[in-house]
Amino acid sequence: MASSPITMMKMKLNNCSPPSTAAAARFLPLLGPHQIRFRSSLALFHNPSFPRTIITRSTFSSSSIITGKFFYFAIPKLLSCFVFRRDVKNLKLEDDQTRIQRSKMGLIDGIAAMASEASVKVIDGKKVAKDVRDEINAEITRMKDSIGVVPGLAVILVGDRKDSATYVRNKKKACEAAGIKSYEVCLPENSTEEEVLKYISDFNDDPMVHGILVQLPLPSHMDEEKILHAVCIEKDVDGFHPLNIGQLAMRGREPLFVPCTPKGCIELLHRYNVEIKGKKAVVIGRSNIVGMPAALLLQREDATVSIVHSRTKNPEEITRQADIIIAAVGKPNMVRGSWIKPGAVIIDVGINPVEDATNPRGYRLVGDVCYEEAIKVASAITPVPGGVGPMTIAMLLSNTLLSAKRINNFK
Ligand SMILES: Nc1nc(=O)c2c([nH]1)NC[C@@H]1CN(c3ccc(C(=O)N[C@@H](CCC(=O)O)C(=O)O)cc3)C=[N+]21
Repeated sequence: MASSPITMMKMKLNNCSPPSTAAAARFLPLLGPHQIRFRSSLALFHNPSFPRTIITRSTFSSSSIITGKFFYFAIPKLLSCFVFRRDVKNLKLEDDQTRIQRSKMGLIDGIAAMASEASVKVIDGKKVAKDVRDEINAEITRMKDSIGVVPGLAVILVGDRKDSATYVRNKKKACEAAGIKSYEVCLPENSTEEEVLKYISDFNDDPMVHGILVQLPLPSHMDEEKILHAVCIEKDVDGFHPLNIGQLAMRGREPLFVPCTPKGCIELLHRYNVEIKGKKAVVIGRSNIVGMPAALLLQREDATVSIVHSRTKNPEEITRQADIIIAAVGKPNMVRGSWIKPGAVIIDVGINPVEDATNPRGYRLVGDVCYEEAIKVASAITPVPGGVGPMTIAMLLSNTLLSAKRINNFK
């Protein structure tokens, strides 16, 4: 399939292309786009399994698909009813085996590549995060007015990683804006585990502090397991304590806190009315902080969940079956358009810096999903930046408020 003209067309020198496809794309001028479209349309007619009731509302002029001696006036009609069923308000996900099969055969790729990008819903994490923060703000005011308690969040940062320093700064700003008091400790890279444990122990005992976050990753000489275990579960607003994760994994149990990033992903799906129950979900990546808890959460929401990881044999094929994809691997643009079932909803957790000389910072951020390909196939997608990232911080504030309420028995 990699050599089909349709695929080559799709891969044409976009930002997601590895250098090898750039070489392949040199042959493209030999095949005009009209011929490519024509071929894919013909393939549709000649495929007996192609149902008549499909597909999207793209608009194509008939002239764009006239090629050679053939004139298929029926084609524009067919294409114009090609529906990915992307009802914006109530994103209904399709569960349609024939579609997957056609997608596998490469037939749908041609159409998907032509589908109008305007019909993809961009999930605005920044906006939703703002809404969530406003709600938290109101609750914090209510609590302060009623019982005089201000929620407090302690953040421990060890070492001088620039990205970590930025996240911590952003968290602090968000706390202040929401009316949460933040307590920050920055320790040098060469601090000892004991020093970190001492701070954790002090915060555990401090009644002003309702949440404790140890910024990850820790320097390599520290035992992450030991340190995360030291945070008392009642203040574990990151939800990384093994007891909280254990409760998350068990049926009929409730964790005190759910990890912020996965919680943010689910919150986005809820707020965009994406049905999860009964859907096929694929989580790409199995980290303790995102992939694994995200899979557990989706399962709690009654999705059927598969986890794709570095040792998965056929990640593309498995991912292509998903109605909902959560990508959390940390590999820029790893998920290509061909991995995505038409109409799928994509939550892209990756935040990867890639070199970009045109950007004043010298880099720009991209997700784990090749955005420009994905928007042609998916029904909804989170952008990077402005997708999951802001939700992570909003959920941290939400967990801190939850903790302060619980500790003070405030309803
Ligand atoms: N104990 C712990 N808890 C964490 O929650 C935690 C952590 N350690 N270590 C690092 C990761 C990463 N993380 C992010 C939070 C917000 C954005 C965020 O807001 N990103 C913006 C872009 C920011 C920019 O432009 O640089 C966005 O996606 O729009 C990103 C990443 C929390 N983490």
